[in-house]
This record gives sequence, C-alpha cells and structure tokens, in this order.
Amino acid sequence: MRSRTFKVIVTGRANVGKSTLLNAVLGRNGLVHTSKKPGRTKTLNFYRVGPDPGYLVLVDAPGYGSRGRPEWGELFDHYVANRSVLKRVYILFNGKHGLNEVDHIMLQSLEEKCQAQIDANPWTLQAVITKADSMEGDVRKAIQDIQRDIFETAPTCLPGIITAYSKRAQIGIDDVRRSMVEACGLGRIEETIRHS
Ligand SMILES: Nc1nc2c(ncn2[C@@H]2O[C@H](COP(=O)(O)OP(=O)(O)OP(=O)(O)O)[C@@H](O)[C@H]2O)c(=O)[nH]1
Ligand SMILES: [Mg+2]
Repeated sequence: MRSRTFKVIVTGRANVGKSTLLNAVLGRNGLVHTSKKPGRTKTLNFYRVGPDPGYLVLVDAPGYGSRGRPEWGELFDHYVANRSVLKRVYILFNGKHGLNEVDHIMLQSLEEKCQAQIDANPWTLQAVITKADSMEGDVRKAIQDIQRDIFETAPTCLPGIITAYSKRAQIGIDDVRRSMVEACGLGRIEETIRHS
C-alpha cells in the first residue's frame, strides 16, 4: 500500500489563472472558485485526487503581487520548507503580460528554496504560461521572450507549459496533468485526475 501522499502547489500573481487551471486539470468547472477580481483565493486550498486517502493533493494558493495578499508569503514559505511530500511547485505567468518585478522576485526565491532542499526534500519548479488565448501580435516571439526570461531568472525551472482555458480555447491542460503525474512518479493515476 502506498503510504505517502504527494503534493503539488500552484502559485503565481493574483488573477493569473491558478484556480482556473486547477479546475481544468480536475475536469470540474466551479469546484475551485475563480473570479475576474484579483485576490479571490484567500487561503491555501487542498484538493485530493485518487481513492482515499488520496495519492495526490493539488494546492491552490492565494495570488501574490499588486492587489494580491502579501501576507500569504510567510505561510507559503513555511509550507514549502516543511512538507517532505511536496513534489513540484507550479509558478504561473500571464502570457499577455510576461514577468513583472514581483514575478522575478518570487521565481528567484522559489529557485533558491528548490536548490536549498535538493538533498533533503527534492521538489521541482515548473513554469506555466497562462492565458495564451489572449496573447496578441507575434505570439511565438512573445513566448520565446518569456521562456528566456524564466531561464535567465531561474535556470533550473522547467520551461513553461503553454496553457489557455476559456470558451475560446483550451490548450495544454493534458500537458499539465501529465506533468503533475510525472512529478510524483504516479503513472497510473492520470485517469483518476481526469475523472475525479
Ligand atoms: N482568456 C482567458 N482567461 C482566463 C484564463 N485562465 C483564467 N482566466 C480568467 O482570469 C480570471 C482570473 O482567474 P482565476 O483562476 O480566478 O485566477 P487566480 O490566479 O486563481 O486568482 P486569485 O485567486 O485571485 O489569485 C478569471 O476571470 C478567469 O476566467 C485563460 O486561460 N484564458
Ligand atoms: Mg484563485
């Protein structure tokens, strides 16, 4: 019997699309509350996947940055530093806006935490570029620029998975599911995530 439950955390600026992505990954619209107004998610919320007690827990974090909730940082630091079951942190960036100053600070700080834990509790850092459907102009170049920015700020961060989840387009959701399963070494629960 599997004795451990694995966790992945989704973080990023307020309004970047964290809760929307988790809804999409879980295949359940409305399970995770989303909002047009930044600051909708106010605490860490946990979503268990798989038969009891659950193999994988998806954690939706409050957004950071302007009009987000700065005070959640401490809670998050504690969480990342103390849970041996943490397997991957997803940091989301809005494809239309790219990385701002706070994004750079957060990404750099997560990279440092990730490196500091590499021997004790190894977890990986994965970028996600959201709202690809709302990008305009030379999208390919804009994505390349964001990927370069991510790499230059955090060389060990896995390159951004491109996602969109709106009426207009749904992109990259399966890639995120696969990535979560792979991060935790749980090959057989992919179907569980899809149907939970
Ligand atoms: N066009 C488009 N809109 C999106 C996408 N993902 C999220 N949104 C919209 O962006 C807004 C914010 O989405 P949320 O998922 O609530 O964002 P969040 O990061 O959880 O926000 P906080 O909890 O406030 O930090 C909502 O109006 C979503 O419908 C996307 O891929 N494309
Ligand atoms: Mg949210």
